[in-house]
Amino acid sequence: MGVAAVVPAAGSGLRLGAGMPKALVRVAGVAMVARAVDGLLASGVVDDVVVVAPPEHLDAMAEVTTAGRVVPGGPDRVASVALGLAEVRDANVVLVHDAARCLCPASVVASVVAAVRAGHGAVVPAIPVADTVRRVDADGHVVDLVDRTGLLAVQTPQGFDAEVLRRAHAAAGELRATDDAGLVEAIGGEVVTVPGDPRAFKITSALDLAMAEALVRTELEP
Ligand SMILES: Nc1ccn([C@@H]2O[C@H](COP(=O)(O)OP(=O)(O)OP(=O)(O)O)[C@@H](O)[C@H]2O)c(=O)n1
Ligand SMILES: C[C@](O)(CO)[C@H](O)COP(=O)(O)O
Repeated sequence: MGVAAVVPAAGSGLRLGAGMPKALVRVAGVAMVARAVDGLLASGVVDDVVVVAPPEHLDAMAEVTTAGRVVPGGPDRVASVALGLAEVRDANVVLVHDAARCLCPASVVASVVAAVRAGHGAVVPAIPVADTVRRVDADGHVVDLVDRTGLLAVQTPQGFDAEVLRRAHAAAGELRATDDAGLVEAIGGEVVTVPGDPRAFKITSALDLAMAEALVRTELEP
C-alpha cells in the first residue's frame, strides 16, 4: 500500500480552553479533525487515514470524521502517533499531521509526499521565523540574541519513509520529542525541509481559532 496519514487528535486542548477535545472544536461549522482529514484526502496523494482520538471520545470523533478510521490515543503526542502508526503496517510512506493544523493547503501535503518519494527518509514543511528570538534565563532576563538566520518554524504534515518512522518510534523509549522528525534525528536520521505555508499554523489558543475562522470565511467569500 502507498501513503497513509496518521492524524494525532487525542490532545485535550487545555490552552484553547473550549471544554472539549480541541480536535472536536468547529472552525466555521466543521470540526478541526474533519477539516484536517479532508485536507489530506483533497491532496490526492493520501490513500489511507487513521485518526488518533482521546479514548473517552472515540464515538464523538468518529461521528465528525468523514473518512478514515478512528483509534484510541495515548497520554502524549509521541504515544498517540505510535498507536496510529501501528494501524498502518502496509504503508510505505507515512505522514503525521496534527488535527490542530487543519487549514494546511493540499499543495503542502503533495510536496511533502513528493520529497519522500524522491528518496528523503524524513521531510518537514517549515516557514521562516518572523520575530526576533532571544534566549532568557528562569527570571526572564535576556541571556543572548539568537541569530535568526537559518531558523525555521516546523509544521505538519511531516512525511517519512515508513521504515524510518517505525525505527524512530521503536527507539524512542522515554524520549518525548515535540515532533516525529525529532525522533528520527535521535536515531541519526537526516531530516529535510520543504516550504511550509502560513495557513498550516497550529490552532493552539482562542486567538488562533478566531484567525482560523476568519481565514475560512475569507476563502469562502466570492
Ligand atoms: N496525548 C496527545 C496530545 C496531543 N495530541 C495531538 O497532537 C497535536 C498537537 O498538540 P497540541 O496542539 O499541543 O494539542 P493539545 O495537546 O490538545 O493542546 P494543549 O497542550 O493546549 O492541551 C494535536 O492535534 C493534538 O490533538 C495527541 O494526539 N495526543
Ligand atoms: C508537531 C508540531 O506541530 C510541529 O511544530 C509541534 O511540535 C507540536 O507541538 P505541541 O508541543 O504538541 O504543542
